[in-house]
Amino acid sequence: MRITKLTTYRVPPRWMFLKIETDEGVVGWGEPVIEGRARTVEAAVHELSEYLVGQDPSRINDLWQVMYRAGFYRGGPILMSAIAGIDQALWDIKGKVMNQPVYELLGGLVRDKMKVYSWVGGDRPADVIRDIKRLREGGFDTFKMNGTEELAIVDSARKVDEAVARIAEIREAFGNDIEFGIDFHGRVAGPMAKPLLKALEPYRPLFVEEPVLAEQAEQYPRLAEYTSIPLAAGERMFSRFDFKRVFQAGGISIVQPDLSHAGGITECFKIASMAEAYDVAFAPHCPLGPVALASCLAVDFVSHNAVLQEQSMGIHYNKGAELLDFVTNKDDFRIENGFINPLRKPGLGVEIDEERVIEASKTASDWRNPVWRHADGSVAEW
Ligand SMILES: O=C(O)C(=O)C[C@@H](O)[C@H](O)CO
Ligand SMILES: [Mg+2]
Repeated sequence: MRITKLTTYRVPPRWMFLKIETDEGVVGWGEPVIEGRARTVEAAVHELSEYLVGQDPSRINDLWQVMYRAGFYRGGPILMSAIAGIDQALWDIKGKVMNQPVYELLGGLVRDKMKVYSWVGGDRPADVIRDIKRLREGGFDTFKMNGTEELAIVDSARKVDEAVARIAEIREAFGNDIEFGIDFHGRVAGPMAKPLLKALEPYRPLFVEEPVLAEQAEQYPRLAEYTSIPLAAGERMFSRFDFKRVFQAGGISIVQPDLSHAGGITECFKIASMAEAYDVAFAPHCPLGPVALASCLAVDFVSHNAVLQEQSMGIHYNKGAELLDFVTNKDDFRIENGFINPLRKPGLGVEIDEERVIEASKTASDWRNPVWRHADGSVAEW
């Protein structure tokens, strides 16, 4: 079998689908994207396709190593997202050729169902009580929300109190009947992380995500010594080589690589295994589309330390399309009592509605995250 063509489709809300075709008619789908830089990743995918067309798609490991090493420069969000989507599609092809779901090719199920969580509130955390009440009716009991709005490197006690009051209100309303992660989303700098974490401790969040920016990862061990709240990070780390420093230094209890940013299934399966060796939980980041989610689940279902899976149904970013709009086997993604079952169809288990993808790609706008500014006019972390 040989790869014959790679086609990319940028679609709403901010996703990109990749279709890899072969000379035997087997097709694989991937989801290479960096939110807000879809066209840049698209260019990287098509540069890589110059090598890939004509290659044997079954040699995923060799193709991955060539894509990662043979361009001299390596790593980072753009290249690793391009590799990720191509890798996903290659695993999809392999599963379809062998008539097996990807998790079977990776050694089979370690669990019967996977716990998922849902976002509440929005860019500016608001209405979280209303959202939690609505989602609990749908069986969810685990949630994630942004912890703050804009926050200066050193900010006021009032801003800390506002962030804490929102969390106190949740515990007041729901007690321990629900669990929630708080995403600092890179908005919190080192000087504010400690006061915020200490003030949030009494409410025992499940985790605090990106307590400081990934480029400040050397702070993780110190912050972990300072707080009882489990710290999570990973959406802005892109390979084993980024994660190994975090494992060695310690401090992170939950790693959250994104299957569409961190080299795909081949790489994230290895990251999950490294995490297990360091007694670190695995909870893939996934605010994206169905192929990204299916790729996460393929690794979740074969990783003992997989604990939670993010999924984007109803997320505040999904304007113009929802998680399953481009999928024909929607029932396979059913969430019952906060759990999702393995996707049992061959490959990634996602059946893409290609006509709908092609149609949507004709009018897809270029999503960009907002540029936030502090009161003094300086750029604020979004
Ligand atoms: O889902 C998360 O945990 C996020 O932090 C969302 C963020 O990754 C946006 O997708 C960036 O555009
Ligand atoms: Mg996040």
